[in-house]
Amino acid sequence: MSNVVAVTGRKGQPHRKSRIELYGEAPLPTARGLFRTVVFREPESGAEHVAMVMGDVAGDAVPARIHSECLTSEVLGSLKCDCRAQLDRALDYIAERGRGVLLYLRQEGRGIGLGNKIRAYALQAQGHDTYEANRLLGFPDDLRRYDVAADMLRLLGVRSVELITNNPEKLRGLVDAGVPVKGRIQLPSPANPFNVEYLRVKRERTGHLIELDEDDSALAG
Ligand SMILES: Nc1nc2c(ncn2[C@@H]2O[C@H](COP(=O)(O)OP(=O)(O)OP(=O)(O)O)[C@@H](O)[C@H]2O)c(=O)[nH]1
Ligand SMILES: [Zn+2]
Repeated sequence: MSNVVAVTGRKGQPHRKSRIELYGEAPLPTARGLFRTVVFREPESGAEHVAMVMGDVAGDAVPARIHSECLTSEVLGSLKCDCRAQLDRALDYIAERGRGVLLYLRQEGRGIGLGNKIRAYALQAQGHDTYEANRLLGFPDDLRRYDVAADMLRLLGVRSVELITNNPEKLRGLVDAGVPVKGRIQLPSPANPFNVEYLRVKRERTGHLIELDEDDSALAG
């Protein structure tokens, strides 16, 4: 099966032709119920992104999570961030309602890749915060793009979303890429002693709408 669309880049940026291909899909039974998993491929780079779909998402105000890969927390159990908890809670939210889509984008480390994220962690261990560490490595704060996510949503028939996020920049990025956002669904970000600084910096430096319960930082794991 193949379904290819051509799109233009984000508003305000030079015209950029990109292509994303719906490459394969299958039912996927999970602990939360039956999802449809859909794999998209960027033909030029070979990057593969995944959609987890539940119910009928061809329509408006679809609960949607655009999630960026974080191997360290999601697979290896790292406590340095809140990604795993957000992934779990977004899937819970969709499963409880029986309708929604989670896009799992392979934009590890806010787009700098796994090896560079680990180099950034080494700098953080010397006292730099998450954004300073990126800059010391020669990267901007955040390299993620949302045009691919917008293509994936369009190919799934999603016309508008209720976006599950705390990141206002992600919301703007999606709107710029042409997807109407009807509302925002807040995600709790459970704090622990290893991620509380990371959460505080996200809130203070990039305006993430995180309700940080300072008492949580006393809780290990
Ligand atoms: N470069 C870098 N990336 C990180 C770091 N910690 C987590 N990440 C990556 O950050 C991405 C998640 O982004 P966040 O800024 O935590 O959250 P968000 O997705 O923008 O916002 P939400 O939608 O509210 O979850 C994942 O790809 C993680 O791998 C870090 O210290 N440095
Ligand atoms: Zn993470």
